[in-house]
Amino acid sequence: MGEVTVHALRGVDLELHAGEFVVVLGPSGSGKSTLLNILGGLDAPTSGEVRYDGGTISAAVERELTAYRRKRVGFVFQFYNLIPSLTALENVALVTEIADDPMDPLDALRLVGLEARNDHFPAQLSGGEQQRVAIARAISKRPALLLCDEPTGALDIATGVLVLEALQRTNRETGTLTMVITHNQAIADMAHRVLSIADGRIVGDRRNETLREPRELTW
Ligand SMILES: Nc1ncnc2c1ncn2[C@@H]1O[C@H](COP(=O)(O)OP(=O)(O)OP(=O)(O)O)[C@@H](O)[C@H]1O
Repeated sequence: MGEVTVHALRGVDLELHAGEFVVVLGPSGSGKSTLLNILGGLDAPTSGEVRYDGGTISAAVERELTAYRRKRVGFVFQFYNLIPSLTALENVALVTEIADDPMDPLDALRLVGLEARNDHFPAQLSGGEQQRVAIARAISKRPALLLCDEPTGALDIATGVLVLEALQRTNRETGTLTMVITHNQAIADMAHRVLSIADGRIVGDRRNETLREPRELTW
C-alpha cells in the first residue's frame, strides 16, 4: 500500500483434507480472510504456491482460476449477498444453472431445513434463514471446498446455532471440506480441526478428540 508494506500472511504452510470441518480462529487483522481468499482463488499470494488436486492454483491463468472458483469452491460471507428480487429457490438456481453437476436446488434447501420457504423472497426471511439460503446456494454446485468468512458474525446465538447446524449437516452429508473463519472461540468445539492464526502465521493446529454439537455451544 504505497510506502507501507503489509504482510497479511507470513510463511503459511498448510495441508487440508477432503471432508474436514476446519475452524480458523484469530484476532482481527491476523490474516484469516486473506488465507480464505487465497484458498478460494479470490486473491493471489505474492509468493508461494497453492496446490489443489494436482494443479497449482497460484500459477493458474485467470480463466482457470474462474473455473476453479466456479466449480470447486463455495463461498459464504457474513452478509448473505442474496439477490432481493429472486426467491430463495431462484437464488440457489442461479448457481445450479452454471454448475457442471449441481444438486436439485430444492434438495440444497432441504439440507439447510428451508425447503418449505423456497418461494419466499429474502426480505421475508430472517437473517439466519437468509444465511441458510446462502449456504444452500454455496453447496448446490457440490463444491469440494466450502469457505465461510464469519458466517454467524451478524447473528444472535440461537440463530447462529441453526446456521452452524446447517454447515455441519452439509459437511457430514456431502463430505465437502468446510472451513469456517470466526472470532468466536466456542465454535471451535464443533470442528474436526482448529487452526489458530496470529500476525499472519499459523500458531496452532489441533484436532478435537470429541466434537460438540452446535446446540451445545454457548457464547
Ligand atoms: N487489500 C489489502 N490491502 C492492504 N492491506 C490489506 C488488504 N487486505 C488485508 N490487508 C491487511 O492484511 C492484514 C490481514 O488482514 P485480514 O483481513 O486477512 O485479517 P482478518 O484476520 O481476516 O481480520 P478480521 O477478523 O478483522 O476480518 C491486516 O493487517 C490488513 O490490514
